[in-house]
This record gives sequence, C-alpha cells and structure tokens, in this order.
Amino acid sequence: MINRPVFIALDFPDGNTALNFLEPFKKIDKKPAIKVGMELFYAEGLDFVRDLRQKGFDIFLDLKLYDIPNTVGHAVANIAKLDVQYLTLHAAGGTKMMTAAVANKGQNLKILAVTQLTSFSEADVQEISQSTVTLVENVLHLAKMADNAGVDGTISSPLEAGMIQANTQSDFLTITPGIRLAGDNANDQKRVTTPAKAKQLGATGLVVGRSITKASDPVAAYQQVLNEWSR
Ligand SMILES: O=c1ccn([C@@H]2O[C@H](COP(=O)(O)O)[C@@H](O)[C@H]2O)c(=O)[nH]1
Repeated sequence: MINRPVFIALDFPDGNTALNFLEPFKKIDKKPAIKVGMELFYAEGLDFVRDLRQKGFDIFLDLKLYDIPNTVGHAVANIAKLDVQYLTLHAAGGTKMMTAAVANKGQNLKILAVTQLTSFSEADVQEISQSTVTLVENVLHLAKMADNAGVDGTISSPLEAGMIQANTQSDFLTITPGIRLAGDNANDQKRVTTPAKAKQLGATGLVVGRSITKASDPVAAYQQVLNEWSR
C-alpha cells in the first residue's frame, strides 16, 4: 500500500487515450498511482482495470457506490477480487451501507467515503437540502459516520481535511481531490487549493486530474505536484 499517495485521475474517454497519456511517465523512476473513474470505467470495464493492475499500477477505483446495503456489500466483494487498492462509496448511503461494504472488502482494499463532492458550494448543498446544516457541518457529520462504520477514510476538499483529521481515528485517511496547481482553472470544482496548501491543511493523499492531464507537459506537472507534496 502506498504511503501518502498522489493519484492521477485518468478521466479519458477510452483506454487507448489513457494508455497514450501514461506512456511518457515510463521515463520517471516510479509508476504514478492512478484513479479510474466512471468515464473510463464505463468505457472499458473490468478487463481494462485488470490490465492496468497487471502493468503494475496502484489503482484507485472511483465508482462512488450508493445503493442498498445488500447490493453494495456484494458489489464490494466482487471489486475486492480485482486487487485494486482503493474504492469509493458515498457516505450519504448511510451506516448500514458502509458497514456492508467494510464487511466485504477483504484484507487489501481500502474503502473511502465521499462526503460532499468538491464541485459543491454552500449554495449547491442548500439546493438539495431542506435543512439549515452547512456544508462543512455536513462533511464533518458524514466523516464521523464513515469512521464509526469502519471505513478507511474520506474524500473531501482539502479545506476540510484538518477538521476531519481532528475528529476521527489517528489512522483515518483524508484523500482530497479539488487540487489545482497555482494559476490553473478550477473548472467545475468549487472547493480547491494547491498541493502544498492541501498538505498543510492535513490531507493524507491527493487526487489530481486536469492540472496534470491538461498540462502542456503532464510529467512536469505531476513532478511539480510531487515536489509540493513532499516538501
Ligand atoms: O468530491 C469529489 C470526488 C471525486 N472527484 C474526482 O476527482 C477527480 C478530480 O479531477 P480534476 O480534474 O482534478 O478536477 C475527478 O476524477 C472527479 O471525479 C472529485 O473531483 N471530487
């Protein structure tokens, strides 16, 4: 298992595009850890994930499961056979759903619970909620639920990582998307910061997509992220 991972989000339309993107990374010492999300997974499926694993990549499968406990439990049991390292579900699926996932994950898979998507602002949360609970309060509530359910960590904005760390077990992971190199466009993300700041704020791992994948030199952008992260 990788310590303090930096995952490159392979948000590409198909496997060939993803593999072509990864080609120049062969010139660096260590293979990057990669995240396969819905776009690539729904294009290429399980066999592609198995191929990537066979090529030696550490894999974060970002499927954001959300269903009844029985269904999620059995889905996790199948995913655990793939030998991927991380899998996401939505904390909003509730304690029973998360407990079912944890019971079926086996020894090597880590389950991460998405709190509030980093594309959400306070106004976006209010749009889907009828309560007066703020975004940050909701993130904390969901993170505590996830910790109590035995999940390995959360997905949140780096802006909430310190708060989550302070309120969960000491080995709880706070993996954070919503990362941009200084000057890059936030695009659809609302709660963003730089890799250096995410580290200061208590993130234990990063997910970085477009700041690397859309960079004119993706390998250089990845190395910049690693430099900030390891400083
Ligand atoms: O709250 C969340 C959960 C998951 N993601 C995923 O991370 C990457 C981020 O991509 P960028 O290009 O760096 O914005 C993407 O795959 C999302 O599906 C997230 O952004 N926020």
